[in-house]
Amino acid sequence: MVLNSVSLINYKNFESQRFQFDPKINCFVGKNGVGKTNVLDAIYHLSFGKSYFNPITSQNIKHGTDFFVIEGNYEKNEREEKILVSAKNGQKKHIKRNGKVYDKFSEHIGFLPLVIISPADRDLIIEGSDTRRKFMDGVISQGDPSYLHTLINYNKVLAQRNALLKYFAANNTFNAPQLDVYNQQLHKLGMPIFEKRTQFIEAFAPIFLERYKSISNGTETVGLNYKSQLKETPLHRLLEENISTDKLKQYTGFGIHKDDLKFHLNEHPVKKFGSQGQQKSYLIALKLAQFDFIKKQSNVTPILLLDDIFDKLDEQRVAQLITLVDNDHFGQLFISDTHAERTEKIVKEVSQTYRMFPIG
Ligand SMILES: Nc1ncnc2c1ncn2[C@@H]1O[C@H](COP(=O)(O)OP(=O)(O)OP(=O)(O)O)[C@@H](O)[C@H]1O
Repeated sequence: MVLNSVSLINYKNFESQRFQFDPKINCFVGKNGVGKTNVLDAIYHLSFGKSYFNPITSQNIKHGTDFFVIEGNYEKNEREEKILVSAKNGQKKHIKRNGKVYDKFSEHIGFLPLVIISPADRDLIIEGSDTRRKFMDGVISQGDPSYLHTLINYNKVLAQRNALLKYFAANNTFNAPQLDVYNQQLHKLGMPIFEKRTQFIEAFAPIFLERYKSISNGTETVGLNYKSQLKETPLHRLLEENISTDKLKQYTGFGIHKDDLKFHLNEHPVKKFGSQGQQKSYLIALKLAQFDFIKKQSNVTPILLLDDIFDKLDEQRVAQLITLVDNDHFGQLFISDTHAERTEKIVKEVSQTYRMFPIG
């Protein structure tokens, strides 16, 4: 799969801009704040229908205007694919593939596989479990559309159950059979998600460990575990057994929405005991493993975005990473960096074509 060109209208700081890409390596270079990451984010938008950095659509529209359009022209399986993402203040965002609007965004997810490595990834280590669940869900759903569908339905039922608990509390009433309808539905939707997450981690963890070993040069052992309340007890039982706590908290305290991933380094949490360097290596290994996993699942080589690449790695490590793209395993690469010379020096070493895009 190759992204041949992107056109932006009123996207973040770009009024009107067109980029014609190299099929292999593309580097956006320029001073801080000129919009290098915004170009990568536009490419992200074309795959996921949303920004990686700012989920509020209206804030992705250029200040002082009231709409944006991102157009991407791809070649996939020897076919041209035109993807258009557009948003207007006060209206629903649209994604079109070859002129046809998708009914649901979820139908587009996985069509243009993509992995981004960015300084913002550190949220995976420092933020709450929600970020890690999203990561896991993002990897699984790029190769399994039914997973995303089940997850969306689970979240709808969960919201309904929580609303019912609030209604009971507000009206000082309780109706067990009514709640049980939701318990059964959550069980039916939640158990397959739990099973898919379990299978995912079994397949993903060894790939991750391999990647960590190859980039860290370290002797530490790393671990990645899936934590779920459902490991011990099926969901319907958890829901029944904890009705009184749920009633009190007016919130569903058990289910796959409480799952987490545990990141370890020498059997201690990476967040507390990993050095800056080890944390960065951990994150890069996670993302490269994501790349490997999606490629294997979907049979399509994902696009790889490396945002502010020197944030995570020193020059030697970056060179090592870029040589990976020399390998046929990798496809098209988009890099952003503040120093044109150091980036060009590194990509020149690789026997692949490249294009530099000075921004600003
Ligand atoms: N909705 C918007 N309208 C206009 N400008 C915006 C909007 N959203 C973001 N920007 C501008 O985009 C710029 C940031 O762009 P970006 O993050 O891509 O910079 P960068 O070149 O990657 O910088 P750095 O090297 O610091 O990471 C800022 O100047 C910001 O004001």
